[in-house]
Amino acid sequence: MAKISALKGISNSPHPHRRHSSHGTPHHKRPIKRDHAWMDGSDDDLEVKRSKKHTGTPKKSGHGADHPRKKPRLSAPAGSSSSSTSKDASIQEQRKELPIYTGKDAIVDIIRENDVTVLIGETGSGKTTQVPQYLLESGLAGSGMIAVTQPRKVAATSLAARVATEQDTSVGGLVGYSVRFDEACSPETRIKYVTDGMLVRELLGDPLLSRYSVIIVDEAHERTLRTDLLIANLKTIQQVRNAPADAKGKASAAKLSPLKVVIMSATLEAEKFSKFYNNAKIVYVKGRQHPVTIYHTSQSQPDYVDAALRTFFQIHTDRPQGDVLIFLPGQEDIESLEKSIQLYANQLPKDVPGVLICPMYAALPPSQQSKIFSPTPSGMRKCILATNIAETSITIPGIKYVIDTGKCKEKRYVARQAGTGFDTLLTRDITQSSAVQRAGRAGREGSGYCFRLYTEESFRKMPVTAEPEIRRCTLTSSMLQLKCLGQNFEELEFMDKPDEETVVAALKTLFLLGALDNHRGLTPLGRQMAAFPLEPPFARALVASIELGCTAEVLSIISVLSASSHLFVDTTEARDAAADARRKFRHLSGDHLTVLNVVRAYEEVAASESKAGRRDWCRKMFLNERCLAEAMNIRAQLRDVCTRMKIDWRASAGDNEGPVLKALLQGLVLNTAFLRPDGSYKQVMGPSVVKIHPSSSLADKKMPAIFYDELVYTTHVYARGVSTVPKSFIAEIPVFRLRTAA
Ligand SMILES: Nc1ncnc2c1ncn2[C@@H]1O[C@H](COP(=O)(O)OP(=O)(O)OP(=O)(O)O)[C@@H](O)[C@H]1O
Repeated sequence: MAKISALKGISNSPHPHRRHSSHGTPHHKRPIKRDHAWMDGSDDDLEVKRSKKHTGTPKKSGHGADHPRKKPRLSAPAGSSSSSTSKDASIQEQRKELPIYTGKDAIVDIIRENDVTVLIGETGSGKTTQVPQYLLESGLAGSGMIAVTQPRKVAATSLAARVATEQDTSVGGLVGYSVRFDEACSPETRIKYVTDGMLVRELLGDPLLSRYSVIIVDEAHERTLRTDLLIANLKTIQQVRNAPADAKGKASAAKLSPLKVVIMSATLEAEKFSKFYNNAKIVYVKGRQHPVTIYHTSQSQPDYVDAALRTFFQIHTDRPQGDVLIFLPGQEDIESLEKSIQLYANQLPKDVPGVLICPMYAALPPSQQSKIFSPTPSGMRKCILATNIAETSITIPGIKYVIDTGKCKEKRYVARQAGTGFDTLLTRDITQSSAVQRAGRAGREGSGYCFRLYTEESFRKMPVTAEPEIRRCTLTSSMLQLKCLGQNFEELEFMDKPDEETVVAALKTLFLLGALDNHRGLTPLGRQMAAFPLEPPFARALVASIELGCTAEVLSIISVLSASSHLFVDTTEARDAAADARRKFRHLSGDHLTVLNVVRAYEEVAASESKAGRRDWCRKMFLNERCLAEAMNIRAQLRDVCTRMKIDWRASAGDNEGPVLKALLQGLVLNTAFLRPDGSYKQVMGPSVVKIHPSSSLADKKMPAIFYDELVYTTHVYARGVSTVPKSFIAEIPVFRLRTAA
């Protein structure tokens, strides 16, 4: 049993203001004891137990355990082009050292002989980067493209950068990527890393995916909703494209080549996938390149943020060079830990290396996310604080140590009543698959270590894989996409069937938004909505804005609402100052037009100020610049879609707020509530009694009618992002008239 030595000065007591899982409660910062004394921490040890070597046979390739880092840092940030030195034979040598290399010919042969292949290989064996290149180099893809799907954007972009380097080309040439709101592809592109959602979207324009000869579904164990949609569709596409010549019909007329499908993962229920694809061939790739030693704590660590803090400094003070990757459930914990680490790092003695902290979560703009890939300055140790977006597929150069809190956030559908349920993010324990993937991030360039902040017994008790998203999330958006493909959710063959209740809820929502008629058929409005990469309510609002002549305003508002973090910074330390700043933007009608005021002010500042000036302004105004930057990016993409659809995105209602509120209301019609005599609000389309969230500018107001962006579920059901409208606006909406008539 190994025991990590005491970490001086870091208390073992739970964080003074430990945050509880909040599902959207206002951000709560943890005050840091600034006068915290350095003291002997011998009683504060986090004892970790060396449990087992990671499975697999470490290859004695000279990159083993205690060798100093030998390899050059290779990965280029997403979107950058490879350098000419990449022709460097060392990269080709590294490719040959990967465990998968010895099986190269056999893998190509198996894929050639089978329509569907399920390929299982340990993390780091080389599946994601090598298999597409083998297929391309062998000529198996013919003149078609090879798509490799990823559940997350950052994996798709960074893999494209790596494989482009290996192919000695620029990203967007032979090797490209396509993710929501960003693409680097050209007519030369033959290998395309793509998020599963983008490939589902491609189905809308090309239902047989005719440009592709191979589709590789990577990290299939995650069972995202999009991956499941794809898996179901690939089966039907193969029935057309791979049918015998005389039965091919339409596809044969178009002379489409057969489609090869490869399902890949390190941790997959291989038999289940194989069975779904009529007993598809399963191939196992043995071995990993570098060993990862895994430790578990001897006791559970309820305060996982504090445990992560202590473990990090134990590594930092006691262990040799190598960067650290810490997995946390969400942005809130990341920001809290970032502050704590910074505080203690500032107090380190001079002879201890400095700490460079890099946060990594979905809401960060891509430019900030790609910072994790840049080389660590000499004399420093990089500490990456990440959510599970860094869990699969990516290689972060320099990472030798992983700290796994064992927690993640999971989207889950909270069913209240058909048509009024909503997805909420809950913090929960991870699965064994996730734990294996997280540990795998440590053994990419050399041997590594993974410190699990949970016991070995907890690991054994974890479910092997997560419940598929199709069984736990809202289906509205996917159902709309399927309708555009002429498919019915209810009739499609899925690996796991969705709950009937969730299907009914999605049908009802789409009907109330006007996307479906009362025979469940797609309406022209529904088709128009599906063209926008937006949640259906926001797509509906955007379509409404075209008629109401306020597309410019609605685009600005929904771009902020589609960003992955909140616009306003909540701070307990300077609550009054934050409230004062917010008051400057306040619009009487509530939060939506307040958001618009912020965007307009930000645009003015952006036009005259430098990047630093902009940041400064955001800080003074207690605004989240990351949210605004992401929103501007989203808005630019949406404007492009409008231009392609010949929609005038400049159309503005000027100072007339009525049309803007009416357009938003069309999209958020299910999210409306009327004031009751007792001061509470009752949903118009559902049974819930809701309160206005304290973060809203209408929090202390009593308005006859409101609409809101979402419900959050804490001690009460809170409506967040609230505006008030005259009751007559609601009564004017056709679906509401229909309902009252009924
Ligand atoms: N961006 C990169 N920079 C440096 N090395 C890389 C990069 N991407 C991949 N590699 C090297 O290639 C190896 C194989 O990576 P690859 O993603 O193909 O493995 P994998 O089997 O798909 O693993 P996983 O299941 O974790 O995605 C890594 O372990 C690493 O050594």
